[in-house]
Amino acid sequence: MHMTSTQRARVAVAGASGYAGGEFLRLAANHPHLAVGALTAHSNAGASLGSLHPHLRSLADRVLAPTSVEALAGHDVVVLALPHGASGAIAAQLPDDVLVLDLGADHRLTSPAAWEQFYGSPHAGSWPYGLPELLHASGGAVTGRQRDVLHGATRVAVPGCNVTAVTLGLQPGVAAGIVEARDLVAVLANGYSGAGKALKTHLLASEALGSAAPYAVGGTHRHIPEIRQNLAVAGAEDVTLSFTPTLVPMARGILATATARLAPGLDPATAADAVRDVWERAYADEPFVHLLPEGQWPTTAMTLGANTALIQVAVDAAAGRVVTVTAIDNLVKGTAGGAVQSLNLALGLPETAGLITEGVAP
Ligand SMILES: NC(=O)C1=CN([C@@H]2O[C@H](COP(=O)(O)OP(=O)(O)OC[C@H]3O[C@@H](n4cnc5c(N)ncnc54)[C@H](OP(=O)(O)O)[C@@H]3O)[C@@H](O)[C@H]2O)C=CC1
Ligand SMILES: CC(=O)N[C@@H](CCC(=O)OP(=O)(O)O)C(=O)O
Repeated sequence: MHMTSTQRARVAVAGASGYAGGEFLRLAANHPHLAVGALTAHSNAGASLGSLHPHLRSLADRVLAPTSVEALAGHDVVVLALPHGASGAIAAQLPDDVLVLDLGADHRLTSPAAWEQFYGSPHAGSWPYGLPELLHASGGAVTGRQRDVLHGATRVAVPGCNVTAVTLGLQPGVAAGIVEARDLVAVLANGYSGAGKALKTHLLASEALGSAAPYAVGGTHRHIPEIRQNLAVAGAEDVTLSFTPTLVPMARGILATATARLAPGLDPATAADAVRDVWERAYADEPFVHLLPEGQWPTTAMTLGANTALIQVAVDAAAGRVVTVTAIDNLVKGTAGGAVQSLNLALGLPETAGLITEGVAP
């Protein structure tokens, strides 16, 4: 489907009762070219949207249907905001000309072996990857960006939220060949909404409030193969990444600190300007990814509610490493906002339609 400026695409959302589905609906309700159609859920089927997401006022009276191919039929766009493993079977039954965006992981990885290793189930296949800013590079030169692949796409695999933050932070240096992709370290502070709405025993408020807690430590997190895949597209021949997320007592947001060893031949004592120039050039024309002015460091609060990634970069000369810090709202640029951005590209709309760049402060 290619949209004219007065048309509205009808969008169905499966998993509307969850955090990701709810956030997509917040954006869709204010999107000039979308009309919200069927909404579905699993254990909450039969409930009104307003009983689950009271903040979504204009859709409060909508009733959630059980998730089925029949309920999702007859729409221009279908958004799948379902747990891992639940979207493959449904997506396979949707018509080829319907735009389907999968907010879960099922269609992100191109390698069946990597999928099976980290998810432990059969691979559903891979779709065009929904990170428009992903750099395509080889031999130290940028050859394109992922948005070129997304124009007119009818299937989009929306990236993981941690993946978005780490990829955006590191990829300029990888694409330019000025850092060693074989020596990457990322440590993240993560808001609790990233884990979804379903009750999990490690998320008891009494234990979460006032405490920071690492999880998926020791190279086990499912986002590691996805980051490796992205950095390979950005020109890395071999990626070694140590990745450690940490839950911190906030509802939303990711602050990803990712570091990389400077490539041999670059003098850490004098590399700062050249490094900054690489990050500046990578994002100079991006509407949603911004390198902050020198000396200003991103915080998660600056990105809340916005489809923005804020980045800063510095050289730790003594350690010989480039240090990047990236802040995003996990539910916006990390999920639903990124999905809308890809949806806009797929439908031939302005990439920025229905999205804001301003965060909420204080
Ligand atoms: N939260 C985040 O920041 C991000 C989430 N994602 C991905 O988005 C997807 C949704 O995540 P999120 O919204 O956080 O999770 P939630 O737990 O908040 O929501 C899950 C949704 O899926 C439905 N559901 C649960 N089990 C099944 C099932 N067996 N079959 C069909 N539907 C089911 C739920 O319905 P009901 O409530 O009625 O049971 C609910 O609507 C996941 O794949 C997640 O990894 C991606 C990036 C970031
Ligand atoms: C805090 C928290 O648990 N966050 C989730 C990120 C959710 C996400 O990005 O979803 P996908 O699993 O679909 O990629 C995690 O780290 O697994």
